[in-house]
Amino acid sequence: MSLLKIDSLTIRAGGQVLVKDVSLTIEHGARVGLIGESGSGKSLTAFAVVGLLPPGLKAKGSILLDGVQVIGAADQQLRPLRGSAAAFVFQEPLTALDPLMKIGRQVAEPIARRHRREGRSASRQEIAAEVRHYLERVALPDIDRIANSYPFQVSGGQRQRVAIAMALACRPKLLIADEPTTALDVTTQAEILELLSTLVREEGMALLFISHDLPVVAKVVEEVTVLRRGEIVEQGPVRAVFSAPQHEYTKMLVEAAAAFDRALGEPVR
Ligand SMILES: Nc1ncnc2c1ncn2[C@@H]1O[C@H](COP(=O)(O)OP(=O)(O)OP(=O)(O)O)[C@@H](O)[C@H]1O
Repeated sequence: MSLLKIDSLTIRAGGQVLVKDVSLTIEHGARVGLIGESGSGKSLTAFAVVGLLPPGLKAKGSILLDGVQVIGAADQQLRPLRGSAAAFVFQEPLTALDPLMKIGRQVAEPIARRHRREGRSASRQEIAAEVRHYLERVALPDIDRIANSYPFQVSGGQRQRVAIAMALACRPKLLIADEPTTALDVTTQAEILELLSTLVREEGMALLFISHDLPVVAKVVEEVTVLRRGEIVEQGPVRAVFSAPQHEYTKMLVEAAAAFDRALGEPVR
């Protein structure tokens, strides 16, 4: 059984259709990209996967996440899926982090939640050891200082590493990364991409990587779905889509990325 199977997902706000007839499958351990310009419906599709659409929006179709039908399910039924079946990393790490809580305590929360979910009670020491493990896993330096810091006391790249550590601590089967590098400078962006790519492979998680940035997506995924104005315009293996785009919109994205690469290769005037 696929880890995630979205069939004919349509999302409406009143009479307005925001996402139309989207179908997408993610197998266990697969890395899939969802790309498209701003407002194309990427984030709404991702939120629908865990039943967290903003109030007033209605989803139709079918979303099977780890064998559970998400559409129409009660929140109570979906809560156990959040974190264990799918966990999120967002563009702006401060979204995930509480500004008033030290980082160590924040990472401890999903760990303690997971233990409760699994019906085990973990001691403080066990949890503290796990906090260290996950902070090490995301290659943070000086773990004691970072665990004892508030989010504003560490860099943007380090905050994103903390947010990734919190997602990992849930041990999700699917990691949904929504523009995880967009808010970062280019060097940090490359480091976070490398980290995500390594972690997903090593932990055996599946990845849904959302971005408007084609070259970024190409670095981390195997399959890609291209959305435009809420509809799929192209879908397939990342190499095939990028080397021979079929749809005008995808051709334009590929050409824009190629032009950017060429510009980078030219001397700065
Ligand atoms: N709560 C809401 N009510 C009405 N319309 C909404 C709501 N949330 C999002 N939309 C609209 O739905 C469309 C898709 O939004 P979505 O956030 O999924 O786009 P996106 O592709 O993720 O864009 P971005 O890259 O800018 O995050 C947009 O036109 C957006 O304005």
